[in-house]
This record gives sequence, C-alpha cells and structure tokens, in this order.
Amino acid sequence: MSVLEDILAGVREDLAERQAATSLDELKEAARRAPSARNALEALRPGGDERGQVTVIAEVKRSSPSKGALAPIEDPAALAKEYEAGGASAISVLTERRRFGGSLDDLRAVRAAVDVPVLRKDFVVSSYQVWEARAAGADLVLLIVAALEQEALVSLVERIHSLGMCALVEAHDEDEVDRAVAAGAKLIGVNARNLKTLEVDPTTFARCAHRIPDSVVSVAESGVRSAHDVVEHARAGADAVLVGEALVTGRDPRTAVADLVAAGSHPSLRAVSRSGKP
Ligand SMILES: O=P(O)(O)OC[C@@H](O)[C@@H](O)c1c[nH]c2ccccc12
Repeated sequence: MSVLEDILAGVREDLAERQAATSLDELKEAARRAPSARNALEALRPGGDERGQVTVIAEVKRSSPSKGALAPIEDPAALAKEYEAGGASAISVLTERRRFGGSLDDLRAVRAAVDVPVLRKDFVVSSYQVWEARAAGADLVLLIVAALEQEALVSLVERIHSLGMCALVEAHDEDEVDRAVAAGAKLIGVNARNLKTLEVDPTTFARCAHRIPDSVVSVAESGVRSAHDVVEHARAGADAVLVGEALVTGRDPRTAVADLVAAGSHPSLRAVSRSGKP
C-alpha cells in the first residue's frame, strides 16, 4: 500500500465515526450558521490577473508522515495570529488526525482568531467533509487529484464552490494539472512532495507551471524554506507558496513569515507569465 492509500484508509475510518455521530442534516444546519466564506482568490492574488507578488500561505502542522513530530503547537490560534502578523495571506490548517495530529477544532480556533482565509488541509474523499469544513468556518478546501477519480473531483470542486468556498486542487505532475484544470479549479497547487514516496523534488512547480492557465491562481507547495526558494518559485510563475515545516520548526514564526513575504514582494518579480507570453 502506498503512503497515500494508507492515509486514505485511516481517513475513511475516522470519517465513518464522525458520520455516525453527526448527521449530514445537522452538519448542513451548522454550515448555514457559519460566517460566510472569505475571498481566497483575492487574498492570494491581490492584483487580479496582473500578477505582482508572491503571497504566503502559512501552515499549522504538528507532524507529518515523512518527518514525524515537528512541533507540539498547543495553541494553534496563537500561532496563526503570529503568521497573520508576519503577513501571511492565508492560513492552512491540517485537520487530519492520525498522521498530521490535526483536528477540525484546530481549524475552528484558527478561523476565529484571524481575518485572512483559512484552508482545510485534509484528505477529502466525500462531500460530508466539505460540509464539515464549511461548518467549521473554512474558506478553502484542499482536494488531492491523486486521491480522487475525475468524476468525484469534479463534483467536489462544484460543491466547494457552491458553498462560496474555493477549492485548492493539488497536483503532483503535468497530467494531474490537466485534470485539475478540466475539473474547473480556479486555484491549483503543485505539491513538490510525492505523496506516494514522500520525496520532495523542488523542480516540480517549474515543470508543471506551463500547464496552469494564467487565469488560474497557482500555489507552490512543500519544501519551501527560504527567501531563495520563494524567488525561484516566483520566477516560475507561482502566485503563492505554501509553507509548513520551515515555519513550525523555526524559532520565530512571525519573522519567518515576514522574511518570505518580503522576498515575494520584491519589485523585480512583477508580472511573470507562466505561459511564456510577455
Ligand atoms: O512542510 P512543508 O514541506 O513546508 O509542506 C507544506 C505543505 O505543502 C504540505 O504539508 C502538504 C502539501 N500537500 C499536502 C497534502 C496533505 C498533507 C500535507 C500536505
């Protein structure tokens, strides 16, 4: 079994328990009471079609399958506030429990503490999880192309958008980028970490970028540690970078985010086209 399949099996077991405890109708009711979703596309690409800077999505991540425990993060809301103060344009919250040590309670706490959009980072396989995300206040929901049949991907993207949220559709290679585009994604993440082998290939974004239409907002995910990495991804046409490990293991998350934000705001990075058009 690949790592991804193994994670998905655990996710399905946990999901079945939550479904037994809370009916979909109850969840829908909770979603209706939730504050409406914040505009993630505008936050991640503030200039609209004129790409001018690289924004930062900062992640609340306690552990990972590749590295094990990273940081205890007793107060996820306090960490998210530091990220926001450092200039993060959105906060990603891992809600997967078994491998990443996260929860929907983390997401709720973070959403209440910050004004920027918040991403539910999990292994979504069912629309139930999309309703859960909205009920907890999520503004964005991750969908992993490699974990979904195309039909399921299409309907989950539609469900997320219909609830006013934005799907971050994650690809690992060019074919998966094509599937994300075909599924109607407005926001595409390219994950440099292969979820089957857990290895990071820092050239992944640059290799996939030409397949992402300029109208789609793009995110380079995983393995981003330094200002240099931000600049490299900017040159390849990324609108945003998503950073976890480097922020939770560093000494000062606010300054760490601010350094990446400063690198992404450099005037020399203005208006890079992914399609090769001037
Ligand atoms: O900690 P890193 O290397 O900065 O990576 C963050 C993020 O990209 C990573 O957590 C991630 C990307 N896609 C995922 C899908 C599921 C779980 C986790 C992830």
